[in-house]
Amino acid sequence: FRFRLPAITSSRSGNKPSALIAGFNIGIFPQTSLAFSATSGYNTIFSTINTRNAAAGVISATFIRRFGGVAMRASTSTVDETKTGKIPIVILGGFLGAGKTTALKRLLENTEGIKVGTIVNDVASVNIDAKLLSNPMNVGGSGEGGKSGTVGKGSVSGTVELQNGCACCSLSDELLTSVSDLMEGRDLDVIVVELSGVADPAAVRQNWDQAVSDRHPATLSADLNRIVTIVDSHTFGTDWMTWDTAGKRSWAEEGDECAGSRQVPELLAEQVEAADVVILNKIDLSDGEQLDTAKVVVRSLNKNAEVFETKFGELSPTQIIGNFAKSIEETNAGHSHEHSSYDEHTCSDPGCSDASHSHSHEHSSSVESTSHNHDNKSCEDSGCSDSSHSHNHDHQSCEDPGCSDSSHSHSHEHDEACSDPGCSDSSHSHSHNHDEGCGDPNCSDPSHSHSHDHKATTTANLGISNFVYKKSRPFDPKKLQRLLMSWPIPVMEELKLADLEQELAKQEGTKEKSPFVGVLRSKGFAWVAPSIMKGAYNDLDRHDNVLYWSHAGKHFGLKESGNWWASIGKEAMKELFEGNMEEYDRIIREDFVSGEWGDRRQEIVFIGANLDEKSITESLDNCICTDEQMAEYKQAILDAIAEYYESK
Ligand SMILES: Nc1nc2c(ncn2[C@@H]2O[C@H](COP(=O)(O)OP(=O)(O)OP(=O)(O)O)[C@@H](O)[C@H]2O)c(=O)[nH]1
Repeated sequence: FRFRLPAITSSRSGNKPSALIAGFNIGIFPQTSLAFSATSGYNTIFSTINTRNAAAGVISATFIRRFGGVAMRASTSTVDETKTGKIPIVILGGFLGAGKTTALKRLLENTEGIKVGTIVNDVASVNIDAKLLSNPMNVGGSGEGGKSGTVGKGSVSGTVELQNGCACCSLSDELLTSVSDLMEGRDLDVIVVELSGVADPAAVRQNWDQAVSDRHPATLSADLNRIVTIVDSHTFGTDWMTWDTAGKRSWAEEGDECAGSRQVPELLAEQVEAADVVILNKIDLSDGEQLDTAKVVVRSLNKNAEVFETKFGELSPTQIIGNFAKSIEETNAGHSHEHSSYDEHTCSDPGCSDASHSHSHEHSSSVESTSHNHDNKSCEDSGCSDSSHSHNHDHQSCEDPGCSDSSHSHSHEHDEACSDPGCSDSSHSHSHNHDEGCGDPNCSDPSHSHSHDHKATTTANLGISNFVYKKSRPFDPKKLQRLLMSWPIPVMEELKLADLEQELAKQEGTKEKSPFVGVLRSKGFAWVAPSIMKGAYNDLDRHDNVLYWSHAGKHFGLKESGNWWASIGKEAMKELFEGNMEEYDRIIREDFVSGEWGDRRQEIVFIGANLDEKSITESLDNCICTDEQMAEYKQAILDAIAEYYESK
């Protein structure tokens, strides 16, 4: 690490009087309908949706841009994920070349008769992936067995090619139409949408949720159930440290600003953060350190996702599409419990006595399941002696003195380390002091290994953690800029946790030590005060703008991302949230942090190694506006309101 100028990208629009007026309502200016009509002339509007896998689980809303300004409405965050009888849709995302098509091809070759409809999106004008997948010599081709006749009897049951290369951000209308087309006259078990490598799966989910609340016909018979992100574990560390934008790597068409402007580390982070399942692929190419780094960072970005390790996408269908596909249930109709016949070893009923299938539980390549099974996958049959799966107990260490199962620890030498898996207190160590990896099924601490294949690496000492910085006052732009300019940017070409650990140790106690040195990722919503309060060149429109703070690797971005809800006021919000008042209530309860300024706030998650929460918080607090600055800010708003009315 060296101190270098960070790559700060920021963007802001010019002064927009309509937006300016729309913002003057919270405790300062009593108006309701004015805000609404004024805002409808403004071209950036937003809605909210829960980010289910936000690293810290606390970022409550994501603001998404919508253009047009008139059809302003709130999206639902209450999509019922438990619906049955609908065709499940699985989104398959991941960076360029991570192995999406390879994994999809394997799925299409399934021997279980699972009928997979595929939708393929590529950014290039020639959709290579679609050609690969629909080539009968590659996979089964359309229909039973395909032309080659040697591959899976289920195989591809229809491929729809998305034409719009720039659909990388949202895939909205085209995806919906494609889903409808694909279902037309076909009896599918599952639809898999392979995104382009530069797509953000969370945006696809948000658009789908919007379509659900609009009751789009496609959403009445299909359900977006699962986001699977494939990560190239071999290149993850170098991609995390690259300066590249995605456009530099992809075949993005000229003028495809969407793909071109995405920063690779940020895209990687977003793809992992959005996932229900992360597949660490290409483990044949990764050395132990690369795989460990990818694992630790993935886990720190997304503590809820299932994580599998594999090569060439060698996974069972259930690992990719889940257990919900119709044919899987049908295949197992003879059993009273749900499991895939594809997987030789997936019966999870400890009491099942059906000799026709194996009872070794599904966990071949799962990072979690080899060591600490989530989702009730661990065997709970106390009499079971099958050593191929974990018998982890419920859970700290196993207390059965006779137990010889090495998949869980029997001697946690914790010394003073805290053994509470749910504990988020970063002031003390949570690292499990053992070489065999943590055997706690509930443990979400990525600072130690959960795999038993190899000795724990130095990562055990890194103490990856996260915390949320919250404040209900704006940053002073000049002070914030100074802080960002002093933010140390790693000069390493590849993220290696051992190097990071060394650097942290080296800096410990020195004057140069920056509290930000171990930060791997930070993201959230920022409120920055106007810097010019008076005159023709004022930037008072900042009063309304949400700034999305996103840092990953060497990149830092602070970008306008819609407006604060407070800029339109609660009455207008209620209209937008009609039919979804639960979400309205949540926003008011959680995000409206001050009576005077509404939801304007700082809410930024920091994720990293050996985070010094106190020092980071102090550094950020030093950038917050003082009482005098707040008085000036408030007066400037009041003056602008008065001026507006005088001009009427
Ligand atoms: N060594 C190795 N190569 C792999 C593995 N998985 C995929 N590949 C190769 O990596 C290259 C890219 O794989 P794809 O499946 O096309 O990757 P993709 O994510 O679909 O790529 P884009 O569609 O371009 O984003 C191909 O040459 C694959 O054969 C793996 O686990 N190990």
